[in-house]
Amino acid sequence: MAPRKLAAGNWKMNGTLAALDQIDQLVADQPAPGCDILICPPATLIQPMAARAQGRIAIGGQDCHASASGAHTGDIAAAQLRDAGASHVILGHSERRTDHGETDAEVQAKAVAAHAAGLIAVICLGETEAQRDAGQTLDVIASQLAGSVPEGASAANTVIAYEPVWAIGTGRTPTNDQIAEVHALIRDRLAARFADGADMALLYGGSVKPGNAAEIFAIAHVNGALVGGASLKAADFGPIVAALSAA
Ligand SMILES: O=C(CO)COP(=O)(O)O
Repeated sequence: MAPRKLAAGNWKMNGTLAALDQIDQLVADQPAPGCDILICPPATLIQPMAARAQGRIAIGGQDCHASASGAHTGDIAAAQLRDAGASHVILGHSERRTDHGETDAEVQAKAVAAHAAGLIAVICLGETEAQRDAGQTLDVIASQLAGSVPEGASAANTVIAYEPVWAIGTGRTPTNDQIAEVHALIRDRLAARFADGADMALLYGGSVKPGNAAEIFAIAHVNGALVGGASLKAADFGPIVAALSAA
């Protein structure tokens, strides 16, 4: 079984109810996409977005707590995301690792909770610019991968997203060779550790736009993208979905 192709959008802390029109537009523009589509809106929009998407687009959260319930003001449990209509959850995004000090161990615990609730975990990895400049990229990615992905991971419940921190929201992207090198490492490590590691979907994220999507999707072991800014408007995300469908 080859990895499933996935075009994923991370809306981050953007969007109110008015933005749901973009979902109607995306569904209308992509009546029969050749890949899976996922949008991860702010938690407030999960339920209404799931209602609008009518199963044509998967909906995900952007984080969950490692505990199933309890006294954790402001946090959200994986089962609550699922209850609201989510099928996926992004975990370990670099903005959470930076803003909230999330460690690999915490990301792994959240992934265990996500799996227990029946969610697909989209686990993010990525080096900083200083780490790349210091020649540490492959070590950093291997270590984050080993520490953040739980033993129970499989192609059915886990997606890995490689997002170089310096490429997020900057308009800068790695060279094709740099993306290929990191994705090959991730694929090797997953295949060595998990029975179906060769089938897990690997996404690239960081300044993916309509203009560079096709080129990125042609790189070996790139099975899709995790898109930030260009996922907010159907007019931008639609062409990225189309490029992945054609890849
Ligand atoms: O962080 C990202 C997706 O999770 C990427 O964001 P941009 O596509 O805006 O660079």
